[in-house]
Amino acid sequence: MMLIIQAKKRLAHFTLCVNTQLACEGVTAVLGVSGSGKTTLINLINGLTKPDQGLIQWNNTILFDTENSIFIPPERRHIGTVFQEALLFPHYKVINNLTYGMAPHMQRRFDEIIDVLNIRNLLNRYPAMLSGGEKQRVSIGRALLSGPRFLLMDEPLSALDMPRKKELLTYIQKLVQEINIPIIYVTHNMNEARQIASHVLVMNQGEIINSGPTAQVLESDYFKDWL
Ligand SMILES: Nc1ncnc2c1ncn2[C@@H]1O[C@H](COP(=O)(O)OP(=O)(O)OP(=O)(O)O)[C@@H](O)[C@H]1O
Repeated sequence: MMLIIQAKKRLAHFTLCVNTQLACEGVTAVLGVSGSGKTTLINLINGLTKPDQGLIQWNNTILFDTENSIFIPPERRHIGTVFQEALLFPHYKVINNLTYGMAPHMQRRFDEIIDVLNIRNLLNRYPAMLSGGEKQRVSIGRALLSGPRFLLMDEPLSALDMPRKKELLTYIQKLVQEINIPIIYVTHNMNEARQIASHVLVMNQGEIINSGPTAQVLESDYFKDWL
């Protein structure tokens, strides 16, 4: 599985310029300080932001290509995104939030997914009756049930307290082992990246300044003063 991202995007005083190919096996962490362009990169991949110029391709499927005027809209990219805060429909019970955008072929995996995420006991509750960690687990379930090619997670732990961060990270690790889906995981936390990712891509001022196997990248001089 291969994600090609060649993209330029100018946003007022910030320019993102990346040219990379991600093998997308297991979890790839996108690591960088605040303002380095991580969310901008994620939004170029899922189509919420349109590059000024470039090519975004998943295996043989072209999602964006300026040369051939191709722009597949977000809803047709089949990419699941989990945001910093869970965005659930407040007037729907968990079960209806989960089935709202469910792909027909994912129906048979419903039980497996809710068991991995341990949300079976929440199905009849409304989002207001859930903790932050539970809401994020439901968001992940909803994203998976839409039948995505891969998952983008944009700092999914950031709204949680420390014990819940640890708990959700454990669920995400379980997901990686039990549900075979590539994940691109944005974080500014080295330890999270170390714990969860097999590969890391480092962003700084809108550019990818390093990428490779996690241990190798995190040992580089760039991270010396992050500890
Ligand atoms: N719509 C926009 N218009 C103008 N500038 C923007 C816009 N969106 C983001 N930026 C700027 O682009 C830069 C990168 O933002 P981005 O959100 O991608 O960074 P980030 O690495 O995800 O940061 P954080 O970790 O704080 O979420 C920032 O300087 C931000 O102010």
